Amino acid sequence: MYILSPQQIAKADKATIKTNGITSLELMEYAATQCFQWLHQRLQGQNIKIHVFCGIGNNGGDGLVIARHLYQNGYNIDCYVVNFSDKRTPEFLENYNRLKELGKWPTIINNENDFPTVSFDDIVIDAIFGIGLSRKPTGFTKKLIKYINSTKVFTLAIDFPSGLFGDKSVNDKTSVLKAGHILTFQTPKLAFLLPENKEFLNTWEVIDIGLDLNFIENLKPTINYITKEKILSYYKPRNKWSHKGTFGHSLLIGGSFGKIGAITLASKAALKIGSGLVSAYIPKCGYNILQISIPEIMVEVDDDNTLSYFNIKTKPTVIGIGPGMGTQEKTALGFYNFLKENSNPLIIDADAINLLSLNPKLLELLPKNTILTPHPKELERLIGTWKNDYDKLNKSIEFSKKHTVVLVIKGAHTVIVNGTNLTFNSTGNPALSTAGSGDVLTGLITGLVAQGYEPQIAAIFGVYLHGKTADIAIQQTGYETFTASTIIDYLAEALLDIFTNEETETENSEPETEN
Ligand SMILES: NC(=O)C1=CN([C@@H]2O[C@H](COP(=O)(O)OP(=O)(O)OC[C@H]3O[C@@H](n4cnc5c(N)ncnc54)[C@H](O)[C@@H]3O)[C@@H](O)[C@H]2O)[C@@H](O)CC1
Ligand SMILES: [K+]
Repeated sequence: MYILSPQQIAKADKATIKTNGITSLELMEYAATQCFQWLHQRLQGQNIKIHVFCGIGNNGGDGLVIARHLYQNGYNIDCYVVNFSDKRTPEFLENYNRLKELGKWPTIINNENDFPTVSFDDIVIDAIFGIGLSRKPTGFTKKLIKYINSTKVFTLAIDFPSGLFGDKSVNDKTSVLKAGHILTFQTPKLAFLLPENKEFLNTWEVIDIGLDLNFIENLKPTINYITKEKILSYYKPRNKWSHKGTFGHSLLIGGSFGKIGAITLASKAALKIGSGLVSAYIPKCGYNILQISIPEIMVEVDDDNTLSYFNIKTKPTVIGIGPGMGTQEKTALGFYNFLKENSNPLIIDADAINLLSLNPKLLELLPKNTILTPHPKELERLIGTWKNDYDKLNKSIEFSKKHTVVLVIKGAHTVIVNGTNLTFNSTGNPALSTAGSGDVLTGLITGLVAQGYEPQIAAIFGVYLHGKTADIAIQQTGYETFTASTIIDYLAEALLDIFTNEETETENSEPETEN
């Protein structure tokens, strides 16, 4: 599913109106009526006080439509126009008149004295600003937002939380209305996926308002939100005549004394996701541990108890390197020599990323489309600090383009950066914030590349499955008892889930923490 910018949405909006021969008023009516129905289905006519706060643009227009339907269905509503400007849009004005004609006059809020009393157990519909916000709310509008936030009332934001920007960071955090739930039109919004906005959002879902999909496709959007449908389209079915050689040979390199677990988890994940053969190259001290823990894999050892020589005999299809490897000087030197000799596709994680950050010249030795899987701290060491999440994405895009690498930036809504192409993950939850979770991800992506998935696809597929295991498992495990080994235990269910055809998830109900 594409993630569109406010400008792209405005274009798609115009195109849809033209192609479908409808008016913008009709489009607004359709979109806002779905929001009303969403609420109506849940409230079933209950007598709860509903405050509908409308701006003077088209987000306000949506609010007026919702207010009209609520009123006509007997709900206990009060509708307000937050009168911050006299530049009312035609759609706003038309819906203002329609509500008035029904005898329900909106209250005009011109200053603080006009604020209504909002109680904790009321409902607020936030239709003050949508994606048209161009500068931060000020004056009494900002005070109103602060007042609503202070009541801790449940707020249903229409399209976008008021005060949040569609394409830039918020500097004044007190000017954003905190949304309990967001009904957003047509596509998820980039702002919902950025950690810096986490305090303004709780849950959100996409309402399909029927914008012209062909037109959207032709815009060639570069930002995606992973859906199950898309993952299914990536899946490579297995051929009856295939044999283990068809599914590649993954080599996992890493481990150190006390950290053999990291490379064990990565190797097991590569095996379990279907790599035909899996080998591990580890320091001598890990030999027995690995052989006993995973009988299916082959083990080669370095002559030292710390990875130093990288005298690898295995001829793999792909190499995943870094988990538990350490950054000692002899490992750094061995890693440098390894990179000079290597011609296999690479997945680089953990300490291997740190070694690249310590000596950025090594980046020149990476094969094209190498995948790097940094968590935020490792990313910072790699690309430097960032001012905000937009800056972080831009710097990551520059880095990916400059070095022709795929970045998998781990965290809530892990994002896969391939040049200007960004893909945000839709699965996962805080259960994944557990030791070894990243090692398993490295193994999964390595095992997928071994089976012939293109690097970017393997990264997207691996990240999706990784998150999905946690989404399925927590019903049984809860967050706390879920460990990195649980990811591997639930891999089968996550994989099989791709083939079930329940509705594609466009709902994000579980804020994550970094893994
Ligand atoms: N694009 C679409 O597909 C559809 C959009 N609709 C609604 O239209 C919204 C966008 O509407 P608009 O573009 O009219 O904009 P908004 O209603 O989001 O913004 C309000 C208006 O206030 C002005 N403004 C911006 N920042 C301000 C500030 N700090 N202080 C005072 N005035 C400020 C802007 O110029 C804008 O016209 C969407 O969020 C959505 O709710 C829906 O009606 C359905 C269809
Ligand atoms: K809003």
